[in-house]
Amino acid sequence: MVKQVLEESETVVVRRGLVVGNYCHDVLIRDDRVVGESLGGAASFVSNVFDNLSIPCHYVSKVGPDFAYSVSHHPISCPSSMTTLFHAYFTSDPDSIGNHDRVLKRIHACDPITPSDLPESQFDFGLAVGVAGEILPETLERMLDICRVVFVDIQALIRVFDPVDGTVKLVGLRETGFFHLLPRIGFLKASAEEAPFVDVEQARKSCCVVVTDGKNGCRIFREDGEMQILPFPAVQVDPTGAGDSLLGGFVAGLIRGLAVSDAALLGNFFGSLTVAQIGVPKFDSRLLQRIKDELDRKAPWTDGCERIDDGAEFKKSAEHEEFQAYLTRAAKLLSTYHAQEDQLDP
Ligand SMILES: Nc1ncnc2c1ncn2[C@@H]1O[C@H](COP(=O)(O)OP(=O)(O)O)[C@@H](O)[C@H]1O
Ligand SMILES: O=P([O-])([O-])O[C@@H]1[C@@H](O)[C@H](O)[C@@H](O)[C@H](O)[C@@H]1O
Repeated sequence: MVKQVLEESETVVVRRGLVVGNYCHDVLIRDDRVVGESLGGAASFVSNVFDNLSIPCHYVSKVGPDFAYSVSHHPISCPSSMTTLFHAYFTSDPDSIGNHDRVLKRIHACDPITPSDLPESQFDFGLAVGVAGEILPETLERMLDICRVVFVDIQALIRVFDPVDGTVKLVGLRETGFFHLLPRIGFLKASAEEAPFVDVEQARKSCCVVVTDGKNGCRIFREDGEMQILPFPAVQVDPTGAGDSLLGGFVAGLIRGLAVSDAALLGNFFGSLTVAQIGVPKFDSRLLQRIKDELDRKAPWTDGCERIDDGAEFKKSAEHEEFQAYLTRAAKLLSTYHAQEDQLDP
């Protein structure tokens, strides 16, 4: 952990994190028409939330020489590999793709991230957020060795890719080379579609499991209980990255000392902001300031992160409803700002 001395009497404890996962390029295709192209990869959505909330992290991500984005955390450039590329297929008729949100195809995969790509330091927390199979079992093992607590997006562990057209399929965690590491994982995030591949009942015995469920919010499972965390309303334009932003908001909340239930609300909040835009979302600065002010009020930095793995009773915090109302008001204010801007500039 880094201690930043501000004044003699005031020391701010800044927790240091490690985020591991490749950036990628996403092409969104609706009804056979390209409707958007953007920077993607869970690491880019997570860094967007972390940077906006001033959560300092070291990022390990690989791209090829074709990588065309300017990002705040420079990736490792691999001269002989293409940047990971996904085609995401959406349809106006969800039944035609078996009721899935989308069908993902991995068109190119950049080099995997190996243990030797990780820094030789210790971290307060780590996020394993691969998208295209780039995190190897030995890489996750190394993360578990050097990070005090590790958050894992299950998509990093259970995705397999059709050898012909790259279609993403899922396999049971038990069938992967990661299963033996489950008892060492602190937090596991899965979407409702991925959850059946995890065996949540087994996983919750050793870690905290967050199952996201689109417009219904998310549910948190621990050995000592479970709870539903309500969503925030959103007009969905593109669901890409909602789960990643949720994870970013959730981890940021925990790092800032929020209870698990309140951190999950913050996660839902960033998930809802993400579906309203194509690609990595741009957050309104006034909205961010309100969030930061509230975080400072609820949990000053000096308390940061103590709740990540403590043995506190698993229930909604006493301030949960108040925090939910605060975030709801902040979201409404954002709509008001937008309506006013539309009036000024129709
Ligand atoms: N239509 C929506 N309206 C409001 N919030 C949403 C919506 N879709 C997603 N979210 C938020 O984003 C989170 C992650 O979305 P989800 O679709 O479950 O994950 P993924 O992007 O991994 O498939 C949800 O738990 C919820 O908090
Ligand atoms: O939508 P989501 O599941 O949160 O996360 C997405 C990944 O599943 C996808 O592989 C990647 O291309 C997107 O950029 C995004 O990271």
